[in-house]
Amino acid sequence: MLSVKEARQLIANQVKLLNPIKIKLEEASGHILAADVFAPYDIPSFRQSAMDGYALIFEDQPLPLQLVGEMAAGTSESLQLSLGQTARIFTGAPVPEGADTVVMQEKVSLSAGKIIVEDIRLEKGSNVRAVGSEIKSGALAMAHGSLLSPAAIGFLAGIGITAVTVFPMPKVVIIVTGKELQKPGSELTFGQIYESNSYSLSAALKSEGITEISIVQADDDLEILTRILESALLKNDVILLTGGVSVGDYDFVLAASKACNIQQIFHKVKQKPGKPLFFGTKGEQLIFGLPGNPSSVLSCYYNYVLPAIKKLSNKENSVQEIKATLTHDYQKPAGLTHFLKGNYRNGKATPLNAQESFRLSSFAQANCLICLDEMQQEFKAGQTVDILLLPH
Ligand SMILES: Nc1nc2c(c(=O)[nH]1)N[C@H]1C(S)=C(S)[C@@H](COP(=O)(O)OP(=O)(O)OC[C@H]3O[C@@H](n4cnc5c(N)ncnc54)[C@H](O)[C@@H]3O)O[C@H]1N2
Ligand code: MOO
Repeated sequence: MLSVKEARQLIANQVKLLNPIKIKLEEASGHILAADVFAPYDIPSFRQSAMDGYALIFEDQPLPLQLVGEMAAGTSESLQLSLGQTARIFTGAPVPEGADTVVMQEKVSLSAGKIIVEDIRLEKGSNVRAVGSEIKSGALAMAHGSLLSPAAIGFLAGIGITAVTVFPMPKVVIIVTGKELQKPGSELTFGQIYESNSYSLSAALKSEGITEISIVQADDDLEILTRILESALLKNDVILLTGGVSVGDYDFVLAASKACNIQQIFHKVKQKPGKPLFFGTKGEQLIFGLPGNPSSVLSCYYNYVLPAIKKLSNKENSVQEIKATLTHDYQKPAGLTHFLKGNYRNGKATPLNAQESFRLSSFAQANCLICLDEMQQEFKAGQTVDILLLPH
């Protein structure tokens, strides 16, 4: 059976970047640029006032200056100042021809249509934004590989960009298997449980900015599952199956994968929860068979699925692996890496109660997974361990 490290590596080896696409800027938040963006214009494209005040010719003052006009933001009119003249001006407005400086209105005295400047710190060029002072036409605005954060989207909009070439987010399908699954909202009959895996997985995917998510429920039937899987493979980059990967008579994920010509990369990892994890590929498509217990699903998602999904879109893994000090003793048998739902604070990690993989109550409170080494059995309070910090 594979170690956690080996399984992670085998997955990483299979993940190729998705082909770049051009999308509207307003849909690009959270994506990584796949091509450089160059400024199409000088920005600002005209000399702009940075303050509400008066535009003037610096050499002119401290003489009283004659008020000859007004420039408001958005005006399309131009104005020419001559020596001895000033114009009322507002933030963002074009600076009149001839003027080279703007004085804040708080720093002047005004009487009988004339102003006297009372700003000892005023310099030539004060409060005037030069043409191209944000960026010059043709200059590199953002390089490929940059993350399109909200600020980046605003910056690009501000320089007149409307579309960008990015690495797309993957299209993901979640196939939940199990005859016992009932949608929350309907009454449970004997033997049924509420289906929760599609809820936790799609919430996790949505928080990564993935929007193309579909959910399908499959009965424990090889023919039905094969048909669903075949159709999912026609239109998705990532296929997440939950349940049906163990050794029971109704576990059909492996057989359906085989019937769909999915190449098995591995089945089973030395870990708890999530030991029966399946991973396969078809061309560049990634197929994860996540062990059905809700806590195993999420533990495998953060350990294996999320890093792969990030890599498809050329993004950095958002699950950080750091060191922490255990607050309590813990014991486990040797042989499997254990991922404990934990709480991390100020360098210390506390295992939570309710670690069983059918339960999610502790996962719902957890902000980390505490990784306990495969071979080690005894863990002491104060000992340093690895933890995975879960993204918010
Ligand atoms: N004889 C053995 N039995 C089991 C082994 C084993 O090694 N030998 N491994 C156990 C482990 S570990 C796990 S994990 C599970 C994984 O089994 P499956 O992936 O086949 O999952 P299922 O049997 O279909 O379901 C497991 C459990 O989770 C519930 N479930 C399934 N889907 C959902 C869903 N969408 N929402 C909420 N809950 C779900 C399901 O009802 C079961 O209780 O196998 C062990 N058995
Ligand atoms: O390893 Mo299973 O994932 O115990 O529930």
